[in-house]
Amino acid sequence: MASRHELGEPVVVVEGVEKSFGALKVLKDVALTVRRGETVCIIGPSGSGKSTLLRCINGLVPISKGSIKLAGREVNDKNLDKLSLRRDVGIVFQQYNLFPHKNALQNVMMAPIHVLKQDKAEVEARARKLLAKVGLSDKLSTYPGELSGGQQQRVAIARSLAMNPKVMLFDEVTAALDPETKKEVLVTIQDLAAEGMTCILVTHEMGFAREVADHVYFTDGGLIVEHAAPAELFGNPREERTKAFLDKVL
Ligand SMILES: Nc1ncnc2c1ncn2[C@@H]1O[C@H](COP(=O)(O)OP(=O)(O)OP(=O)(O)O)[C@@H](O)[C@H]1O
Repeated sequence: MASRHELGEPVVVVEGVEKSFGALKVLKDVALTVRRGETVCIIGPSGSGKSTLLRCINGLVPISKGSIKLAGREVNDKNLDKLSLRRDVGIVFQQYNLFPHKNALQNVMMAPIHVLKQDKAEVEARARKLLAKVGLSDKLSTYPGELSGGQQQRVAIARSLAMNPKVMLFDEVTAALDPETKKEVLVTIQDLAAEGMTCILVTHEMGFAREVADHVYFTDGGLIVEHAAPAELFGNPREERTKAFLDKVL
């Protein structure tokens, strides 16, 4: 998929990033660049620091050393307006975290109205379009408890898109889903990627990474062991650690 469309300027630039939780070094000298329109997948064994890296990129977790730039601005700059950072980076987790007492449409409308103070009629029109985009036009008035896991996850994606982010981060968003609903969510993300949304996914879905990603990073023990276009990384990995991991999961 690498030639799907032209890639633009760097949106996310991670350089020399280290992160420790107490004595535990979780990220060690991590570097990664994601350009506008690019889809990047991060794969690797459990505990290798993948989720931590995503949380550092959106400023949820402060880094111990190095630099993370988002659209040219340093994420860990104390003077950076956190609200504008939250706007620029959409993040979707394995747990959907929808508001249980709000229906699908209201869930998507909440942040633009209450955080961004946007006009309600315009927000609603956009929310309807976003729910249509994720295939949920018939579920606007449905509450999370009455939606399947895959449908809830798609509402969560629409809710993130409502903030009009520059990049979308997906943290193992299909890990809790059964194969059929997993597919619906992956197709939604694939459509977004094809439209040119910049996406970074932490995923155990090797088929998806191989088919949809422009670039794949393999992490192990807090290090980026190697990164390459998917055909190369999956077809001809250079490092023993990558080979051993792929032998186990493929
Ligand atoms: N807030 C925290 N406090 C202390 N340790 C943490 C914290 N968050 C993560 N860790 C530790 O950091 C390491 C990396 O965790 P992380 O969730 O980033 O790995 P991962 O590669 O995403 O794993 P998985 O694929 O299992 O989700 C783990 O050893 C984890 O226990």
